[in-house]
Amino acid sequence: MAGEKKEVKIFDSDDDLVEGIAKHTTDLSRKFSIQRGAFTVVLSGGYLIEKLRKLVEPPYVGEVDWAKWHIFWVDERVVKKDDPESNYMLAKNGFLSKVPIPEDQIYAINDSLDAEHAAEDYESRLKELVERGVVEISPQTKFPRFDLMLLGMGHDGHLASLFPHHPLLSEKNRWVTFIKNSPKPPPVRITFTFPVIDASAYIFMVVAGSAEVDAVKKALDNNSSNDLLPVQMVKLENGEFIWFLDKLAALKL
Ligand SMILES: O=C(O)[C@H](O)[C@@H](O)[C@H](O)[C@H](O)COP(=O)(O)O
Repeated sequence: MAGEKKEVKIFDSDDDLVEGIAKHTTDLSRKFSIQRGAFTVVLSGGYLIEKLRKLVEPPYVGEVDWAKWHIFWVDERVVKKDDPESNYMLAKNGFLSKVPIPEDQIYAINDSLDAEHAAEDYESRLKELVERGVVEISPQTKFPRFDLMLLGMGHDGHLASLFPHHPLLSEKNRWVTFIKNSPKPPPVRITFTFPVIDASAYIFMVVAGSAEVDAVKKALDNNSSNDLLPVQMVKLENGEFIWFLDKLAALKL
């Protein structure tokens, strides 16, 4: 079935939200590990990582076949891997160090390159993984199709490092590109482009607390506007976009 399925899940408490993310991620891990012998998971930075805290605890931690996981970043700051600003470091400390995913299935950016070359390098490594059959390819668009993107959204409606009104919003060819003037610091980053995000099988968009309440309202309002938030520009070709919200983030819905 082609097209996009949208769903909004609202949880009463932070613990319920975190439990919901753990449960649904475990279900998808099982599905893809069995179906294709691999589970490709794309992470953002931000507080998303902290919301994975129940996935690394029983019962979920024991139900997941971690050897099948392959980890990617939807965006990364161009800093050294041990820099406190690194999304890799954030994920390593908060999530990856707690589960037995093989080291060579964790695809951090090459932190010895500048932004332009780091983006090119990441794209060519993705191409190799497509050739090896680890990452699927969209039969329609020929962009890589990741099994699950676990993402956060900024209060300005950005996702990945795709910010409002930025020229990168209209990138149609590259898989991975770079930005040197990100309005959210640090300014230099690499990011997946919309065609890659749009090819995903599943996106879980995790938003908690009140900081993004207006962006959540705008994103989920049916009134179409000419001034779309980046998150509203996602158009999954054949996938499910599921919002995981707590009560505070959903307050204005
Ligand atoms: O490198 C980054 O800054 C992130 O990957 C970014 O895309 C993040 O996911 C959103 O900005 C939400 O961030 P918060 O969770 O901090 O609101």
